[in-house]
Amino acid sequence: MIAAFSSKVAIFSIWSYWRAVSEARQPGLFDDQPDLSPWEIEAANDQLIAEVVFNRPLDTVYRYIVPDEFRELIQPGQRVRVPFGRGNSSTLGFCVRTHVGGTPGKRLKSLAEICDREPLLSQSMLDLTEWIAGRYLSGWGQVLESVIPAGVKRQAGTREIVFYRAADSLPDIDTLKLPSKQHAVLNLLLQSDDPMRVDELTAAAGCGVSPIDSLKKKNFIIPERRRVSTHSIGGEIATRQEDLKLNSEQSAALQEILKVLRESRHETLLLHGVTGSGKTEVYIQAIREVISYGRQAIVLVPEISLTPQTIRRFRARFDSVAVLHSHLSDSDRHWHWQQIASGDVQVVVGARSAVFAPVPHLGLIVIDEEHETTFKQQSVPRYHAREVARERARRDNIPLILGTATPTLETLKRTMDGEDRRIVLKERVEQRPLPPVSIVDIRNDPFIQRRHSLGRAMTNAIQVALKAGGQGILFLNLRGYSPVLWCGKCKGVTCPDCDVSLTWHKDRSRLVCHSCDFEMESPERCPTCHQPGLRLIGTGTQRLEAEVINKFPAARIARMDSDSMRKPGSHDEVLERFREHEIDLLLGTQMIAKGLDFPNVTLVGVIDADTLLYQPDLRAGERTFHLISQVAGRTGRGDKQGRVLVQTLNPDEPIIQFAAHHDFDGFAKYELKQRKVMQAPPFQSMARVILRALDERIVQAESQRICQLLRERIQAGNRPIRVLGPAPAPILRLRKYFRYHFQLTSPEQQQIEEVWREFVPTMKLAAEVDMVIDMDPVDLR
Ligand SMILES: Nc1ncnc2c1ncn2[C@@H]1O[C@H](COP(=O)(O)OP(=O)(O)OP(=O)(O)O)[C@@H](O)[C@H]1O
Ligand SMILES: [Zn+2]
Repeated sequence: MIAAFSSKVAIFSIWSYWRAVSEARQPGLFDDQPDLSPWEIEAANDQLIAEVVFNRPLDTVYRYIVPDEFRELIQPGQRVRVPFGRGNSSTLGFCVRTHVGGTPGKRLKSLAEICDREPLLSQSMLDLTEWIAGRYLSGWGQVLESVIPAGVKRQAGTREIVFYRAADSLPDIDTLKLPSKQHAVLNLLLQSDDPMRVDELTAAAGCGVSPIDSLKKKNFIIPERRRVSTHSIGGEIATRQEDLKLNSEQSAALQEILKVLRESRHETLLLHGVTGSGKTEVYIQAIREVISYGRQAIVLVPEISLTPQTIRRFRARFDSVAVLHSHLSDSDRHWHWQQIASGDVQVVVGARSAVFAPVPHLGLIVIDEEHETTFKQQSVPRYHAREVARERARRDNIPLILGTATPTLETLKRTMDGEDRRIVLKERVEQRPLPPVSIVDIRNDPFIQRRHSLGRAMTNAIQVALKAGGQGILFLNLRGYSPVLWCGKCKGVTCPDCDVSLTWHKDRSRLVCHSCDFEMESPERCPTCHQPGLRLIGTGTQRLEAEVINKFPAARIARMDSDSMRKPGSHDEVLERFREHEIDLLLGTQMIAKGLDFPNVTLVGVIDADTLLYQPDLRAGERTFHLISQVAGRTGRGDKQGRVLVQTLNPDEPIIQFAAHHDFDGFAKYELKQRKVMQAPPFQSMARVILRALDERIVQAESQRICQLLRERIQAGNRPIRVLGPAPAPILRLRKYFRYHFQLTSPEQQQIEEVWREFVPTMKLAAEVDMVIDMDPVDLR
């Protein structure tokens, strides 16, 4: 039995903490001061300078003089307030470095305040954020702003409390002739090693607050304001489990990892194990070793896998596990951050941003389901947690483990080039076979022709599975009832703000745009041509649910997609009911495709293998392969044999064939060949630049101009970079903005980085246009 955390109260002293304001603000400090006397030069040489970055897309590090009263307080990693720009407006920034010696002749402005008593992150994390800013072409300050949780900056979940201590050098207490209650209070404080709170004092002395007040007035006791945590998580109690006995493949993999660990060096190890091969058990036992060294481990998982099941799996094995997921309140997040930084946490399990967890002695990083695209952040800074983890592990001389049944081609290629090492688990645990996968050609299926979603073979297979007491998972990657409302004349009804067709949500009787928040009631007539006779085309999970209920009235059915799982905890609740076999058929989107480990699932049905395949995206084939392999992997995980049916209109499509034969290597060879011809990742580095404006002509002209200038610069510098585009983005209009994009590819990522840095300050972007650059983009829409 273990509590995840001790309920220790974190105490932070408050004095001199918040806003130490300098009186010495000096206006007009950028004025030229040409003739300097020797003493001015000497004074400049003595100055302490703080280097400050701001939450802006700028590279520049600004320098400020640190006034004498802050000399002892300033530390890199603290936030500071400084006058910025022409108007000297008071601006929050991060101090990233300090050094002694100003530049004689260039008068600098002075720092106005230090906002944090302690640095918000360690020197090594500060260095890592600098690396991220470089690698992902964003401002250092932007990275810092994003990496440090809001709750940590605000010290959420803490409050100020007054503590008392006895004054120094008091005469003997008995000579003071105090009233008995005051005597009791003072005596308590003299006996106590630590200052005490008012409530503690009154309880212990059996008095009210007035004796405390009187003692304070006489200066016999001294108040001290301190910041204390208001947190009180007991931590979930998990039943302790012993580590499993590894099979031979697992042990061999573990030994490889331990070897790197014991040699205290960095290596990235791809743990490429088929679904159900027991990768998690290998991580757990590697972490066990790390903990025995007094070090900590970080385990990154996709957000969707942060279910109580996963968490319990770790809590059952380790004494103190911190879980960082996106639903944490600011104060919980702050509290966890403190616990982690204090070294009290052995294992941090979390989604993407947990890669920044401030563990003091990191021993290992694991990324589970390495192929998941959610490890890439889709807003500035657009980092990929895998690359950040690799860099962090490299700097700390520790291994990084990437676990997956379907590695990304980027990761695979690194192992082929000898940069990373691949460790393969070919077999499922207990020699369970991988399930047989049947590709079902639905082109002439009589049910499909009658607009059903379940073809004849699928319907039969469900019947058979249910009859034998098995459970089924039906996967369809489209939520809503129907993705298209069709007008014979104008085609699909689209969102007024986006070039996206509206999806009919029957449960709410609304048409919804899946790209923005737009919703409307379903029109009787086409909004464009006003003709009646609109038709619903295509199937989403709601329509599939209706059909399943209709065809299998006796079965217990649950639908799992982001619409049905809005309530916090509902996802876990449904999974728990499925585990308990209170649900026979679970249908849903990718939410059900991944990571689930339910032994009684004997049938997996992929309702439509084609939806993803024909997306205008370089990785459409790869994603289709991943999804089919992952969802197929959910069956045959217990004693019962499982089977998988994949409905498709393209039964000969190689990607689908490879997935059906569990042939990752065949898939990889086929796909890599095409990528090579396309000069695409993983053979080349890619950056995508997106420009947007409300006026299409402006954004079009501006992207042409920018591309032209950039091409000229690339040519002048003789750099091996290709520029593809500009072109309208696949979704031209999104949230009212017209979007154009272009891509830069190069065999050397560094080249793109360098040219972009040179280019941006020179390009003079039109004010109406926004621009972002996405290094290693995973979303090309
Ligand atoms: N050595 C072992 N002996 C018996 N059972 C094991 C062993 N190792 C793992 N298992 C069990 O096998 C099941 C599958 O393991 P796990 O979920 O770790 O596989 P995985 O490789 O991560 O699968 P996936 O990639 O499909 O998520 C789990 O229920 C786990 O407890
Ligand atoms: Zn929209």
